[in-house]
Amino acid sequence: MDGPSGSGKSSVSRGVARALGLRYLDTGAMYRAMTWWMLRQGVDLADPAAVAARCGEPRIESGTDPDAPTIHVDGVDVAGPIREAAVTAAVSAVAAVPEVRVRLVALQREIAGTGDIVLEGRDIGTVVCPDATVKVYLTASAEARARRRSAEVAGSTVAAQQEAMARRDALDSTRKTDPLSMAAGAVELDTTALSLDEVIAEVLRLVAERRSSEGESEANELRSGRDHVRERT
Ligand SMILES: Nc1ncnc2c1ncn2[C@@H]1O[C@H](COP(=O)(O)OP(=O)(O)O)[C@@H](O)[C@H]1O
Ligand SMILES: Nc1ccn([C@H]2C[C@H](O)[C@@H](COP(=O)(O)OP(=O)(O)O)O2)c(=O)n1
Repeated sequence: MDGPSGSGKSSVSRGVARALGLRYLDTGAMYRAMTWWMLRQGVDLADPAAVAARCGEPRIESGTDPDAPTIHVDGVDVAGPIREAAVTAAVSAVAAVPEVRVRLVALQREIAGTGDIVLEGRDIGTVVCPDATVKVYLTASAEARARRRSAEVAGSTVAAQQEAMARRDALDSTRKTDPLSMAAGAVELDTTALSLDEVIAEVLRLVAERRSSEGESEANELRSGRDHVRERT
């Protein structure tokens, strides 16, 4: 599940994972955890070489229960601190450092293993899991995304949120491999006019459709395998 901030990735991914009995991984939380650690260490985030030199140090652990996802850095629960404004303002710079991405993508692939999981982020369909069974790219109008985010943050206005999100989207999409680009084979879902439940239902429908077409092609392969055996005997 990929898409920009406020498109609904976390809520939709958790809902889908819950409905299908799958695990869930918020990869954005891992970039935020790395950023939290860098800030705490006093690393100069304007210096990519300094970030690259230290990014192998923190131990980042993600719990993948969709009902209670967790995130720890060196054993410290950072679920609250990684949502603070200082981390949000700095995360794009940290996420732009190639060495950070290499390390976190490797961790994400390790957690994803052979499947049974919903991953959400910016580069899941393009980089982390290009062979995913279902790839969804969520979008929503800038206004709807800002409205959703400002409803979560006490004292914030829709206009201020919209401006902050536009700034982060721009920073997140100016890299060599644009993490906001859509993966080949991804289905784009505009959630502007849909409720959360409607979006989850639509993704579940896509999963069912993909699974049944995979089942059919496996059955065809089995049939052709049997045909092949018959031909040879
Ligand atoms: N389709 C939707 N309609 C209304 N609100 C939504 C919808 N999808 C998500 N939300 C709400 O918008 C906020 C941001 O969603 P979230 O899942 O955190 O987005 P993202 O992970 O893409 O940043 C949450 O409060 C969520 O409940
Ligand atoms: N797979 C990912 C996930 C997140 N990022 C970056 C881009 C985002 O600005 C930050 C934080 O991601 P997060 O999903 O927590 O952000 P929002 O929920 O959209 O506010 O990390 C990334 O580069 N690649």
